[in-house]
Amino acid sequence: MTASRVPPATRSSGAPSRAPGAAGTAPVEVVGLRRTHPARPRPVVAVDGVDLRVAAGEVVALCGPNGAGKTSLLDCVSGMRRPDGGTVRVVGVDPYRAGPATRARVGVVLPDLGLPAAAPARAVLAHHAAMHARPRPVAELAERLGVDDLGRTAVRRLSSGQRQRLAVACALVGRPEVLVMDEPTAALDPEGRRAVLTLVREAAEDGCAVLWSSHTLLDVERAADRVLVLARGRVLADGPPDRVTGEEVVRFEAPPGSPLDGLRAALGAGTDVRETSPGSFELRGSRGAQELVSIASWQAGNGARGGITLARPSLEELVLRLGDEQRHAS
Ligand SMILES: Nc1ncnc2c1ncn2[C@@H]1O[C@H](COP(=O)(O)OP(=O)(O)OP(=O)(O)O)[C@@H](O)[C@H]1O
Repeated sequence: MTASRVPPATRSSGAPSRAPGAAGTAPVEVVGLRRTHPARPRPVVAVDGVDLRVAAGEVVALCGPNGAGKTSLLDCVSGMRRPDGGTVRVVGVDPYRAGPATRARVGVVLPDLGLPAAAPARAVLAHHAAMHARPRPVAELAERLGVDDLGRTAVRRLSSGQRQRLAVACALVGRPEVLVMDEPTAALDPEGRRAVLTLVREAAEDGCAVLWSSHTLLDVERAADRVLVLARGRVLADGPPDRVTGEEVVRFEAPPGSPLDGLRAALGAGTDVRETSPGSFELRGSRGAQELVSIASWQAGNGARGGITLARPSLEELVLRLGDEQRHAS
């Protein structure tokens, strides 16, 4: 994966440093979380036993196909919904029962954004700032998110991307210890996405624990320290963006239908080699030089001239595959 990361973070002025990954209880601790929607004809298990921990200073992205359970999970972590099972602790407190003092320590961006439609944008941001003891300078944040010249415009007159920028500004203005965001960049142009991701990385540098969902996998590869891939309410993969997709794949060409017995014998028992489409072959798992030589001589023996490529599946390929499996399982 070659995506470049967003620029290195700069520490916000005046904020006390919270050491990334400090030992002890993490700002976000989720154990065995279960959330069922009482839908008809039968209830839907949207989150099915998820364990999750986000350390101070860590940016964790949630990915997965539509209906995987990301929003249901984030609703529980943000305190909007009560889980049916398991425990959620955010800054050590059950977020569903948290009082205003705890809620002020958590920045939240949810899909409906919850912004007052008639209020001017600047007033909304100033109101959020006034709820915090040590807010970030409103003008600087508004300028960085490109909402500074929209100050007198009512929220309902903002475009969806402008509203999303404003919602992110409101979530960040109180220097949160935890940031929970459901698809915060979905409506943003490339400049807006970059601004949000840079601010998110800065917040993490300052010790904020970030949990965020996205379908924009390029953003995830750029900004996340860790990715959780969900499907059917379960975590199916968890790791750094460039490792989470699992094993390396060797792809090579040969005439369609070339017999694989000889190659399987050369590669050893249990080797997962197959023809994925006519003339295209795939071998899963990390390979040593000797195995690549075996493939090359098998190709030569079958009159093939194509090369051999080594690749790790992309995050996009993984999410596509899981979406496919999720549809077939339902
Ligand atoms: N209010 C609800 N009532 C009934 N079922 C629901 C409700 N909300 C979500 N679900 C179901 O729960 C499952 C998980 O939905 P959820 O919105 O959490 O997924 P998601 O990963 O956020 O999807 P998307 O990527 O489309 O936003 C889906 O099967 C969905 O149909």
